Amino acid sequence: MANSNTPDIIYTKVDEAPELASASLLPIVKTFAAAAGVSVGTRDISLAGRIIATFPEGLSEDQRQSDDLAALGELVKTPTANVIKLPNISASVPQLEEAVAELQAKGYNIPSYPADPQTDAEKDIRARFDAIKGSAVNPVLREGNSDRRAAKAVKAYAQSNPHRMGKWASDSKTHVSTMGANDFFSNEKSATLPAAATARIELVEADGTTTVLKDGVSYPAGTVVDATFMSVKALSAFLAAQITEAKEQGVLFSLHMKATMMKVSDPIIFGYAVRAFLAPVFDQYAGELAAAGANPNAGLGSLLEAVESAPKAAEITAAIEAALKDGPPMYMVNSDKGITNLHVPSDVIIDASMPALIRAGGKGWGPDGNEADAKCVIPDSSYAPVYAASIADCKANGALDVATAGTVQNVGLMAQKAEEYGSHPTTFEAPADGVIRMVLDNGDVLHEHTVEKGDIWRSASTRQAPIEDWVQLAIDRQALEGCEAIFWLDENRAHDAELLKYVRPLLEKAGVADKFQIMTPEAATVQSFATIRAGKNSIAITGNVLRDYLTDLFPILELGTSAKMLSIVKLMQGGGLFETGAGGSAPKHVEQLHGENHLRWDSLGEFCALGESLKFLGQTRDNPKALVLGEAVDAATQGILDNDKSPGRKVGQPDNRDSHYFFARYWAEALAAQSDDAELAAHFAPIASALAEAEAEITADLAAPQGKPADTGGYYRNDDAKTAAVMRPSKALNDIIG
Ligand SMILES: NC(=O)C1=CN([C@@H]2O[C@H](COP(=O)(O)OP(=O)(O)OC[C@H]3O[C@@H](n4cnc5c(N)ncnc54)[C@H](OP(=O)(O)O)[C@@H]3O)[C@@H](O)[C@H]2O)C=CC1
Ligand SMILES: O=C(O)CCC(=O)C(=O)O
Ligand SMILES: [Mg+2]
Repeated sequence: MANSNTPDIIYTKVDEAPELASASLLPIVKTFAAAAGVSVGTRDISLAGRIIATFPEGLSEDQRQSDDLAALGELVKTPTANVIKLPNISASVPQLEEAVAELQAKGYNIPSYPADPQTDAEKDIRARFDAIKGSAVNPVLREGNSDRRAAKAVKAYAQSNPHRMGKWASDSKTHVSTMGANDFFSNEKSATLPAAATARIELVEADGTTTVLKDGVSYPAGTVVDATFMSVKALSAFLAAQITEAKEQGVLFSLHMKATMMKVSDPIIFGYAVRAFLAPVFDQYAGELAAAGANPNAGLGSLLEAVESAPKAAEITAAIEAALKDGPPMYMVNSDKGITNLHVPSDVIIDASMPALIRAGGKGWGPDGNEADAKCVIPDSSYAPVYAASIADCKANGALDVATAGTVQNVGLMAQKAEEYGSHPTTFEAPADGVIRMVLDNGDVLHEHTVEKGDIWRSASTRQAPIEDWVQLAIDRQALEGCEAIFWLDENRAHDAELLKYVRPLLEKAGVADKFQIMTPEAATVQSFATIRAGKNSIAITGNVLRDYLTDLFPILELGTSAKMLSIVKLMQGGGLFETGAGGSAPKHVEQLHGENHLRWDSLGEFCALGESLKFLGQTRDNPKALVLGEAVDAATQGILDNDKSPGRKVGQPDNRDSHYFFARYWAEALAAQSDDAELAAHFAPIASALAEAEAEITADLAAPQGKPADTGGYYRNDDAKTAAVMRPSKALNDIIG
């Protein structure tokens, strides 16, 4: 709950590149905000922090920490919430294991992740880890729907300073392959509950044996409840065919999944791809692999590690290498290090990976270190057509012209664990052949599917209030922008048809039905590309997964990166959650900082979020000083763009730290120059001059350490003092900031 100890603004402590950036930016933010009486505090939602909070029993008093995520989860349900949320790790199993190992090495008595829990104690530990895994933070904090777009200044900057785009050849062999049958899309059933209900999910076998998979799932009246499944026989056949076809076509084999956000279903699908690629190895060494604890769902990297300790290690490793050689060339994460697409389930994440490939002209990196065309395997056909249509558009019309293209904004349905965010506890691998059914407490069977053992069954739900809030947000945004607005909904898809039963009457009631179009995702992709190629704008009004996909796809094409996006979550209870950018936590950037002390993370998303957060504070708490601070942030952000002060990509170029120096300086200058608050102007005038006068000294201080390795004392759990030393190397700057 919000109380007197809750800071005015919460700035989240996260992981990887954004957390390193915070070590430099946050002291500036705190100092500037304090001048206006605004307190800025942190709450730890990092992977390491969440692990520590979950396993206090083995820890000493000073090692323990509070469950900040749970506290924030309560705070976002209050009208005073004002949270700046940076991207955090949604952990795959390998990331979770690495984080645990690092904490153990640092003296934290945390249990290891039980891959195959047997005892009750192990099962309890595993259940607690499962709650940390994957998208465990965003669904808790996102108590509102999503409004993501490029701020006008950011879009204008991209148009006048277009980033490099790969060329698209009309005869490019790059293409999307998807199942189209026996998948989540084609098996979906959906219904809207007329009254509140509680459901039981059970498997009924042919002989009547009934296994309850989940009991007591409760829904308020008006909830849209979906159920669907993917046949793993069909999946395996599909994957095997794609591997053969990629080899015949001479293109890279690539698999694009969201194993983090779809944390139960997608690692399983990923595991089937690993099995398919290594089919001869799994045929010959099934027993040995099982005995070694090899888990294909955790990726090829983890499998290779497990095999190392097997009795026939050399023989199996050789067989794996032979299978890899015999297959098509694989799309690589790092060809220098031999890290393939299938090594770690969280390395290639579809929202970022597909747009990057499209931006590059349909090219991926092959094992030989060269760019090549690729087969993009996206097993489920729900949203694969969006990428297929994007690729078709680029083949026909060439790469997007960044200088003239309009923009696609997004209004995404996301609140209260809407749609896929709510599917984590209701996804199962069928334990046997039979019928999986959802039975309501009144005895009605809501949905049922005939499944085979291993089939991946899942249910997602979407509540009425979030749907209504989402439609209203779309109406408000369209009224403000006055541009094309499309609901990306497919009448012929079960879930979308249920949503449309809400959408159409709400639009009619508001008298704005003529301002909106309703199109399948594929048709909407085609139209949106045509719209932006003509220099006009469009608002994509979508469900949760398309929100995720489109807010990387269009920004990465239009702006070069989704890091520059404004990402606002208008919380349903009146508070504000301001996310920074739309991208991830950029592990590659950490590697570069550790290797050569250059951080290319662009904090533009943080600047945009900070401005919004301060202005929101000003408006909701009647705090004119916060409003002045927020408007000055916008001016500083504009200054960063106008003067080209964003970080360079290469060592030796000004980096994230330099951009923060200029941000502080432009912010102070804007505060000194404004006339709404004389006290603030007087306070910041000397700071602005001091920052300007010390430019040569500060930029020299910031440049000096670059080129050498940097030690932050950890990866998942940095040492604060070491990180501060790396990220704040300018005494002159630190003295002014204080
Ligand atoms: N909201 C959230 O909390 C989100 C969290 N994630 C998590 O982040 C992790 C990595 O995700 P992944 O999808 O691989 O994406 P990355 O974070 O690796 O981003 C992909 C690429 O985008 C570019 N990029 C992203 N952000 C910035 C930035 N601020 N400045 C400059 N460039 C940027 C970088 O390109 P280049 O290398 O070319 O510079 C980067 O390598 C995962 O753990 C994932 O779960 C992902 C999405 C959202
Ligand atoms: O919640 C997650 O795991 C990732 C979310 C994400 O990628 C996004 O919101 O764009
Ligand atoms: Mg995303």
